[in-house]
Amino acid sequence: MHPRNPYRNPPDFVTLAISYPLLFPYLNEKTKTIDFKDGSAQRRLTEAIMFRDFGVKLEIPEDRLCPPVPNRMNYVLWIQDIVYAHRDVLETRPRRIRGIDVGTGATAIYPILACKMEGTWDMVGTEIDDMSFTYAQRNVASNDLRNRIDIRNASKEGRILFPLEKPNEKYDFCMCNPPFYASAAEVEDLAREKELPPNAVCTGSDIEMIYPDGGEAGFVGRMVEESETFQTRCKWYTSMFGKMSSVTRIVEMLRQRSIPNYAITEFVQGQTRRWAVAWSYTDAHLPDSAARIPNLPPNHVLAPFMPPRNTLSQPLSLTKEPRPRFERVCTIVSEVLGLIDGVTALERPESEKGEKGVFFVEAKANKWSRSARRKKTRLKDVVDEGNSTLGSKASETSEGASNLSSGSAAPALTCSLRVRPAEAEVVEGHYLLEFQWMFGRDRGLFESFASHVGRKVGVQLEANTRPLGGVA
Ligand SMILES: C[S@@+](CC[C@H](N)C(=O)[O-])C[C@H]1O[C@@H](n2cnc3c(N)ncnc32)[C@H](O)[C@@H]1O
Repeated sequence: MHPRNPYRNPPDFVTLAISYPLLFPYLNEKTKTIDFKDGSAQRRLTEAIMFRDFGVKLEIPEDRLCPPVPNRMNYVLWIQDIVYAHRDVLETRPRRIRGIDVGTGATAIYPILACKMEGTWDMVGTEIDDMSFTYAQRNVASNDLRNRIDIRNASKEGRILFPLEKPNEKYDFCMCNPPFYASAAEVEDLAREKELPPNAVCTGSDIEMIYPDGGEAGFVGRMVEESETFQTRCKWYTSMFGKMSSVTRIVEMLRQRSIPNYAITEFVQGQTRRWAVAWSYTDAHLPDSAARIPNLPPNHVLAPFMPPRNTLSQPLSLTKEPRPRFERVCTIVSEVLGLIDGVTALERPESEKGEKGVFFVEAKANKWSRSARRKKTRLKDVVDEGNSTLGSKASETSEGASNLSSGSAAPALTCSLRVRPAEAEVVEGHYLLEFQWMFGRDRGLFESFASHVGRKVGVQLEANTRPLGGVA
């Protein structure tokens, strides 16, 4: 489950039923839980959670999918991670975020959750099934969300991503819980393969569950094709998957089409596992915490499909005593950054998250390679002169990190650099420099910058530290 998911632990059904009494008749007297194989009990549970936690009154038809809130919440939280990955650098003031939910279903669960969780988000929900479309519109209207959620009718002949056809409509993300199966036979085969009956009944109708042109991989494959036309009109295209094999097929498709900027995540809830893939035509890169499944064993089926790392850690393995204090490391980092030609660095004000030692860095071009460096005065000489370039640069751009670029040309590289005390069991040495690639086309540039800064900071720290047991 997502670490911010408030439903990590099962709810107390009795307390929930007190807030939403229609749930009471479905509580088992002994266990005080509901029977998840009972469709009506499931519907009351979803209604109860949405009512108690979001003040939303949902109308859920009997013969359409009943969305489990904890599972849907996982996906919205991941979308939050994606949308806010670059907020610290880009946003000088809050702006409205726009998203599309493809196949929103009768409850319009994703748009309603997203808009209730985020006051500055607006959503378009698309739906092809007339009955779900009518219910979705009703659920949006009865919760007074018509000015923020627009439910649009999709057609079989039209594009899945048709809201992007309007050139003046730009979106931050699209999300999708696609029809999973390719045929009714596949639904039956999979149920038989599982041997045991599913622990929760599925109330989905054929139109919700089946996409005859290849199931979920076919559906999202079409989204990938269409996204090639729309490119950056939507910043992040995403979809959820019920089968791991679909994830690998979509990643193969992205690679074949030279779309290198993508992310994979996994949602685990009890015995249910789901995956999601995001891809983008922008040069914005996500932190590994959002772009890669953590702690994946190397022999895992998905391991070869993971995107390359956007978060690089450089350990500072300091051999001399005394170990430098955290503030000293931050000073050296700021001095090293300030001395690289064409690099602008700004230390984030400590107050923001109570965190020190976080720098936002922009580089116009590679000025740190060996040949470029040969032209420069030696670092040590300049540091000895007490030059602290970063300080003066920071004061020039004190309005915020989004003003990092002073020139007109777009930077070739934007990244953050975080000084972190290293945990002894993770790495020998006391500090880590954690580089987070945020913007840029050239991955090599980012990697060489991280290794250059890591090396320089290490050398400077050793040079400024008294040798073990020796004279200062
Ligand atoms: C698995 S259901 C997901 C419903 C809802 N989003 C949820 O998570 O509970 C898939 C939905 O996609 C809809 N759908 C299928 N093809 C579509 C298309 N081309 N455009 C829009 N919606 C579509 C189905 O009618 C169904 O409501």
